Amino acid sequence: MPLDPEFVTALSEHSIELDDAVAEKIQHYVTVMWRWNEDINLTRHTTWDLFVSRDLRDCLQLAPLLEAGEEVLDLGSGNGIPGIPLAILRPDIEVSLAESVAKRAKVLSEIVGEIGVQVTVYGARGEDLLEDFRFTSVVSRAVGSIAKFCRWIEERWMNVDRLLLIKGPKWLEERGEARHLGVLANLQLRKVAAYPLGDAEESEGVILQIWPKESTRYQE
Ligand SMILES: C[S@@+](CC[C@H](N)C(=O)[O-])C[C@H]1O[C@@H](n2cnc3c(N)ncnc32)[C@H](O)[C@@H]1O
Repeated sequence: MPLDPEFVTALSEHSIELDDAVAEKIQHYVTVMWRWNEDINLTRHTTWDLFVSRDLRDCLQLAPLLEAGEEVLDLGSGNGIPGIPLAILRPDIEVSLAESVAKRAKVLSEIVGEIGVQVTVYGARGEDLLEDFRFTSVVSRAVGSIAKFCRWIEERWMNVDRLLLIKGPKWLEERGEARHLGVLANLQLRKVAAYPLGDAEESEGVILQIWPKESTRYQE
């Protein structure tokens, strides 16, 4: 499928370079996802510029943080961000999606089936899945506050090495709340990526890594 000129323009305006084969797969995902979006609410980012500047940018920041061979769960995948682009950008990792709304989970299965990416979709709450399945990284965007995630994972760290949360500028408030509630007491939190969101307020997007204090895995 040739690349849509508007997608190519958006990539170039946001200084993003992708292999043609990767760009084609991403375009396939987005066009299929937008088609479903006409029937079921999945995204408000319905232009190439919004997709590239908001969604793809986050996925491109997340992708290099993962190690080859990781088993990754995208908790609260919704429209497939970040899990589906991640699976396209990093075919050397195993990606699963958890989506608690059954209708959306079914659509996610249809999307990954149609575009032919190797991704497992669970129609379930992510924190419930973590009782039975193990993942090296749980990644997520726009699902819950830092405190909410800490509580969801509190009793399940034996099945997760780390959380990687994509956050906007409110992350500092969220960290304050999580500290206040004491849910970070046994955890380490590090900002592992920071990047301009390109908006008028010149705000910053970040990726936060959270993992148990007792684990030496991510020490510098
Ligand atoms: C605002 S959307 C975000 C979608 C996508 N991650 C993004 O960044 O565009 C949040 C999605 O997470 C789902 N969700 C919320 N809590 C969840 C949980 N505990 N486990 C799985 N899915 C959850 C919701 O049903 C919804 O589809």
